[in-house]
Amino acid sequence: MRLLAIGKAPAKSPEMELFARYAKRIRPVLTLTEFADGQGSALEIKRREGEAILAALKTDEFLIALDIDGATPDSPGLAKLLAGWLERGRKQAFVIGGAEGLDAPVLARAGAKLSLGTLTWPHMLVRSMLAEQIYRAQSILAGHPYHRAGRP
Ligand SMILES: C[S@@+](CC[C@H](N)C(=O)[O-])C[C@H]1O[C@@H](n2cnc3c(N)ncnc32)[C@H](O)[C@@H]1O
Repeated sequence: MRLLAIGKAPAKSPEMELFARYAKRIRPVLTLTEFADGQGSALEIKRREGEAILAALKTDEFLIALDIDGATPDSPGLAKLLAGWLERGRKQAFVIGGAEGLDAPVLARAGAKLSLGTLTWPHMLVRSMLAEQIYRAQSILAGHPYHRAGRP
């Protein structure tokens, strides 16, 4: 399972340390492939970043785009989605855009779009939020008590 993400974060940054905390708990481990921020106008940035993402994708990878307009499952719902994607037997690749968002061809290539709500989050934070939710989903599927379904 891997994560394709726009932007290069220093390994020792708080964002990367938080991402690593959750990514290493995921099985198989969630690996990160970073892409440099695109240059030029907003349209050029999106196009260049999109081309780099599409060039890095393998044909057998099932792409899940992090997109504000995507599906908004709760955590048990995400667990079911993950289980369903796994059953298809294809390797999963998640993608997070940069400041300008994901280009249309990347969204068109995606087999699923996942939203973390209607708020716009900084892309460096979305990495950790996604990794935590994948770990939470795997804990739910494994019956591990990490996820507490009860509410006060
Ligand atoms: C700063 S946001 C880009 C905002 C851009 N104007 C747009 O509309 O997509 C950077 C990336 O973080 C991810 N992202 C930010 N907020 C999100 C959310 N609520 N749900 C899912 N992904 C989100 C998306 O992959 C997005 O491309």
